[in-house]
Amino acid sequence: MMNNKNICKDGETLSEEFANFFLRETQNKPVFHVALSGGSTPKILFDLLAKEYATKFNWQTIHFWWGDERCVPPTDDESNYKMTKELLIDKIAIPPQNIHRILGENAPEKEAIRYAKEIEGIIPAKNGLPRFDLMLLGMGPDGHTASIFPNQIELIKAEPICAVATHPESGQKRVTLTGATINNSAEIAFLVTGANKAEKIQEIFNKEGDYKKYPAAHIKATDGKLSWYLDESAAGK
Ligand SMILES: O=C1O[C@H](COP(=O)(O)O)[C@@H](O)[C@H](O)[C@H]1O
Repeated sequence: MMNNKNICKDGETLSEEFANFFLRETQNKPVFHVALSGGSTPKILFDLLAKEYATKFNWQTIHFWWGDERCVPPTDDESNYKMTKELLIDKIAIPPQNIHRILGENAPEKEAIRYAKEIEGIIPAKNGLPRFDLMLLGMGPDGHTASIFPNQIELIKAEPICAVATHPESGQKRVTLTGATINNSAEIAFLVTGANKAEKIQEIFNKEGDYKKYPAAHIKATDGKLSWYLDESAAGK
């Protein structure tokens, strides 16, 4: 299916470009399910959405989900939900029932099952799997995406909707959507910034080196559209 590459000057212009795309996608849709990413990259985007797009979106129709979460309470600084709440959720008129967070405080295995049931109960399926309207992804300097790390590449092909992953260095448990679920989305958008991602980006785009070991290289919209938003530093090689 279609792949798009957008190279933007910096994180600010990249966020603006993506925000406009996100706005267009949500317009005239009675319900829109978006899975958000965590980490550092979406912070500029969330801040921008809260400050300049708060009244442009019809938040009543938008449901926030997460592609992955660290297994920590929602008050922990490591929590992807906490970051989103502080930068975005608390500043826009989105109904509380539209927020579907991964309960990082729960036992990881049980939470992976519970979250999968919540997704299945609400998001319409296609190809036997839930189909998110939009899947927002980041990529770590090691080529991981969501919480699918190079040492657990099998989670790309795993069939259950959610899985438990372990951070390769810290040993922190994570709950993540699997590659099968991510790839079934109608739209997938990678937001990648920073020179420390440039080497992996170059290998993935040119299909060179160890690219097959990087989970991000295995994200392909099976029946939808994949877009990459890169800043000039990430695209530098
Ligand atoms: O751990 C995570 O990392 C990835 C990439 O994060 P970034 O800080 O390099 O932007 C992120 O997409 C994921 O949601 C997060 O939990």
